[in-house]
Amino acid sequence: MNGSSHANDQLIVSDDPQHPANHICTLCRNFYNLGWVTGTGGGTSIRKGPHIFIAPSGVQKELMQPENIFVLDYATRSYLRKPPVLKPSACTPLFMAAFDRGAGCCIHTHSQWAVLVTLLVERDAAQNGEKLGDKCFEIEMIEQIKGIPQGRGKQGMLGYFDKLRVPIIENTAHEEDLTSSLEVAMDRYPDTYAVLVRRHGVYVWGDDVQKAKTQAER
Ligand SMILES: CSCCC(=O)C(=O)COP(=O)(O)O
Ligand SMILES: [Zn+2]
Repeated sequence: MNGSSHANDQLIVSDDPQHPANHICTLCRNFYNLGWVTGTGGGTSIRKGPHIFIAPSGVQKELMQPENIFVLDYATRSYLRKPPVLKPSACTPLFMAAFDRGAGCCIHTHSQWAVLVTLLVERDAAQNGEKLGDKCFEIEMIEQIKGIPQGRGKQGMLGYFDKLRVPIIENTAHEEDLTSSLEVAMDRYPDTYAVLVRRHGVYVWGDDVQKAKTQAER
């Protein structure tokens, strides 16, 4: 994807691979190779100080270049940098919900594992005659749990015998319409760092990029 030069390019030009504009492109390339952001689905957003860096909508996320990245001023919610032609990710209001709750990075994937989990929970609920309403994916006694923090503002990680609960929300026709149910789930489960979207994927966030990435990989 080629970008043209325009205002506020200094916000996205850096030799530092950890700069959010570079980092989002690298992460999305890696997520593509994991099968997490196939087609044009999924995306990643990073907060750095007063700025939110956001991938464009409807593009092959593995092909993005730093010049394709949008920059939003967190305080005013106005765009400081808008690449021409492109639109910001439809996930933007969902990413903002994570930033409003202290996240430094939010990752949305269409991981087939995440989708499968939501289908299994749906099937189990149907078999048991239970309503789907407030269903979570629950798991315990699995090593990977030890890499998930206890919760925001809490010290330490979950232990092997702890139960990890990941809320599941229902999918909507348009990504941005997920915002209110994502916010309800985030507030009902304040310790969670992820919300599954039934028949769609997952949102995972963390205090910083490294934590969001490793928590998404669990
Ligand atoms: C075929 S992808 C539909 C939208 C979606 O689920 C998604 O994650 C991608 O949104 P974006 O606007 O970032 O392309
Ligand atoms: Zn999606």
